[in-house]
Amino acid sequence: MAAIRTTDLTKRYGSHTAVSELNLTVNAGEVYGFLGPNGAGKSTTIGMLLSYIYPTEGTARVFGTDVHDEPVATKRRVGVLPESCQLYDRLSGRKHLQFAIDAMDVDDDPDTLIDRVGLEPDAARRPVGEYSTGMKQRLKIAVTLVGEPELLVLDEPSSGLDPAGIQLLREIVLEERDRGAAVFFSSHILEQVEAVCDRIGILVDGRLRTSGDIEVLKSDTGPAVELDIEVDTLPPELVTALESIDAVTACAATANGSGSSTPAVTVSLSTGSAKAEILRTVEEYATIEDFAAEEPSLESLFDEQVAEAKR
Ligand SMILES: Nc1ncnc2c1ncn2[C@@H]1O[C@H](COP(=O)(O)OP(=O)(O)OP(=O)(O)O)[C@@H](O)[C@H]1O
Repeated sequence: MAAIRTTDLTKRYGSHTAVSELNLTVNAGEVYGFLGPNGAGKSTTIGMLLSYIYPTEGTARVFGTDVHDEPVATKRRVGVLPESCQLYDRLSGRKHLQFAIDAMDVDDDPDTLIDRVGLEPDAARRPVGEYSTGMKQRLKIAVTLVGEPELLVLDEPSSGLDPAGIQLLREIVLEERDRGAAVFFSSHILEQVEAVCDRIGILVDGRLRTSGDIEVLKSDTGPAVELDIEVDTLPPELVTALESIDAVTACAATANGSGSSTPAVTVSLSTGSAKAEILRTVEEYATIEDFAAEEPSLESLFDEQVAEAKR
């Protein structure tokens, strides 16, 4: 059974459609990256998944149950890290955790959770009012993990974390996935999404523009590799030889490469494994002065989807 399944989920505010006919599925044991530019409708979607925003049309199901029919029962199965969440300055981190453990009526050990998110035991006993932004975020992550939720909904989870904290978050997300939890990971930071997510969806102006396996989506955006090779000379036979290689999908020669006075040849490949063969072939006809290889990135996929939506 899917951890999350939305069907034609729609939210309108007056004449403005914040989320439009959203159909997405997130399975147990996977990390789903939910991406979109500012104002795309990510928070509104999360609000509908967590039942604090009522959809105008469509349904949001968590583990098969409509979240608006049984909000309390579904919330028990979900750990939520909201973008903004209230902590109490006078309460220690440890007390926050104990409070969450008691509220959920589970027997988690607060010290294990404190250790897991890298908070010092002494710091965990100090009032949260004395915490840095990163320490607060670590505490919020610990609270999210209470009760081993079957679904984690993480909204900008790396907010305020330093590089070590980001690395730790990545490890925790992957551990949770390996434990069998589904993770819904909403973020603007594409590098972090790419590091942990199995599948992604890109939302623009309330519409899901694309959804699927990251590698498959990236390969759909263009050639597997584009090689830009600067050479000392550019005989026509070089281009003919390159075009005869199976993996070459396009080949263009320019007298002056990348703005310099050096001739260059740009070769698009259907597979990265042909790179060495291309370089060897070029060397039969010319001396390579410099070269660069460009592979499709999540950033180029994201930019393309946003640009297409705005056309
Ligand atoms: N309560 C509301 N009333 C009217 N419009 C709203 C309301 N909440 C959100 N919107 C609008 O709906 C759209 C989607 O907003 P939402 O906050 O879901 O986007 P987001 O993808 O989370 O953005 P960000 O990345 O900036 O947090 C925006 O145009 C926003 O102005």
